[in-house]
Amino acid sequence: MSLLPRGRVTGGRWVRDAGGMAQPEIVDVVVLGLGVGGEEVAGRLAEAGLTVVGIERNLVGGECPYWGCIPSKMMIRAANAIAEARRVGGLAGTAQVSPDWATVAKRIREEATDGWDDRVAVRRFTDKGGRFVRGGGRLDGPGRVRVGEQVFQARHGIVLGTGTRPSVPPVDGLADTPYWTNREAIEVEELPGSLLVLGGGAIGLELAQVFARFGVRVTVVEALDRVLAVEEPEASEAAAAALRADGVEIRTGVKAARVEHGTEGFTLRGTEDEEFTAERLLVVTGRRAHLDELGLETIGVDAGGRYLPVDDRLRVTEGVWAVGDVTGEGAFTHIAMYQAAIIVADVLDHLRRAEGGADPSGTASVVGGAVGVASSLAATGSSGSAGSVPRADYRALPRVTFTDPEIGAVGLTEEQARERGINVQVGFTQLASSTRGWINKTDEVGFIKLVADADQGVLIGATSAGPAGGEVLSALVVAVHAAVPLTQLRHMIYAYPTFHRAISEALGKLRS
Ligand SMILES: Cc1cc2nc3c(=O)[nH]c(=O)nc-3n(C[C@H](O)[C@H](O)[C@H](O)COP(=O)(O)OP(=O)(O)OC[C@H]3O[C@@H](n4cnc5c(N)ncnc54)[C@H](O)[C@@H]3O)c2cc1C
Ligand SMILES: NC(=O)c1ccc[n+]([C@@H]2O[C@H](COP(=O)([O-])OP(=O)(O)OC[C@H]3O[C@@H](n4cnc5c(N)ncnc54)[C@H](O)[C@@H]3O)[C@@H](O)[C@H]2O)c1
Repeated sequence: MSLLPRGRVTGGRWVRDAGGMAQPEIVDVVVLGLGVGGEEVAGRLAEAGLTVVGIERNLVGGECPYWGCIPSKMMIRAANAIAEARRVGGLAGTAQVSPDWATVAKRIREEATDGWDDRVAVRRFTDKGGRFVRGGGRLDGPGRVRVGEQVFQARHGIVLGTGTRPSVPPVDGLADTPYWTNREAIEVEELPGSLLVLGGGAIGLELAQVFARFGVRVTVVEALDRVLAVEEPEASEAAAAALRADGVEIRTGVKAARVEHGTEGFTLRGTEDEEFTAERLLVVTGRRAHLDELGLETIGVDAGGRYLPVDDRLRVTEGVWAVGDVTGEGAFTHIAMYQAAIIVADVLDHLRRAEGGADPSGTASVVGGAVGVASSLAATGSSGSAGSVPRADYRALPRVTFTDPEIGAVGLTEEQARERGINVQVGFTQLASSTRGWINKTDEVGFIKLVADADQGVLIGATSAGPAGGEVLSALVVAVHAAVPLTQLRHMIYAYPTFHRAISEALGKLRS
């Protein structure tokens, strides 16, 4: 047998003849992109006994463990320890703090990312029975995915979990400069003396506070008239006040016009002739999916949008699902995980129906497991009826910006609720006026803001800012998710003296 591929050279390009066409390998499911969402879907379907090919061009696990949630929260933990030590002054005597970034950089390398090596994550997937392929893949017609020369034909579905990349604004000169994205900021071993942060959203604020607490002179430049503009105005004020207290300069309403880079560092000019200079520039102005690379046209799906539109079972089209950031339903790890659970249930349900209830793998125990996963998910689905696949419901979508104070939020903001014509009531209280806030006696700020639907008598949104704002949020998420009647919330017992007891105070202040 010849080892040479069959074909010929035409016009300088190798062309395979018909007999040499790469034969697609038939598998059950192909998952393209093994970030948080893709890895979860691929692993669980493999555990259920399906033949699953997982394709990843970079690191298995995606942005969250290597350049996102985990290392950034490790940085925040370190920065908060510094801030807490500095608070000893007014509370417990004296403490001297000598911040040292080397400790953080080492922890990120050794404990969080294994030096940006994903061998453990790959094994986590293959140990579940999945087959791992390293490379950039794309759709290649209905049911087909190509990775270089390899082609896979998926019998039961394709899942797209290709995530997002930083969205870099078209500011004159910017593209030619060595600006940082979140990746360089997370990987940094030696801190710069000064840092310009373009974008006052979640990433910008979290990292700005971290670097400021380690002694970097930080300026945040935001185009809108407030930072953290997707949340309540009170949340923006609290975050801005906290960052300013850490020495961060915050400039809002600045439209970046031009960026230059020279031996002295970066100069950013605004359209109103504002000028900002710093050694480094971090661009964190949002994220975008790169749909044009996925071969969507080969399955008749429009690749022109910002995200991949999906239905409430995360289906893009027949036999194709999408999970995580690429769906545009909220760029959070918990959304990717939530969606992954729905997809697993739907793929298994789909497969069971396609095969008329027959055993998909020929192993009764595996089918039992698969059906078990599907039905237990159905049982936990808030809006799915018993026995059906749960449907995605983002009403009670929680988010936490891990600044200090943490800004936790769930559901609608007051403005969003009013725009929807809801008969809105709002209740607000400052944490400082609560017993626990007073005892805490620090420079931290915090509050609880509740947004209620007066006609339905339930909470539809809430913000919890404070030292444990993200944890206090959990009670409010349950209230919004389960539509707990306000009368019941008012007659609950709130432990004394906790931060969450301020929820009871805010409930008492609900007014139209
Ligand atoms: C600095 C930062 C901090 C964050 N902090 C938090 C936080 O505290 N809490 C939170 O909930 N969320 C946080 N996030 C968001 C979180 O990281 C994302 O929501 C999450 O990673 C989304 O997972 P995903 O699977 O959708 O996509 P990703 O994690 O982006 O993974 C997609 C994967 O697909 C791969 N891929 C893309 N195209 C192809 C292709 N053609 N072929 C093969 N592979 C491909 C990519 O290489 C990547 O590994 C943070 C993000 C950042 C940047
Ligand atoms: N704690 C968390 O859960 C967490 C932390 C970090 C990131 N994330 C996720 O990652 C996503 C991306 O984060 P992000 O901070 O990049 O995006 P973002 O959308 O949260 O914020 C981007 C900010 O940049 C501003 N901006 C856009 N163009 C600009 C320009 N030309 N000049 C100045 N400002 C400009 C926007 O107005 C916005 O305030 C978030 O939406 C969030 O879902 C989550």
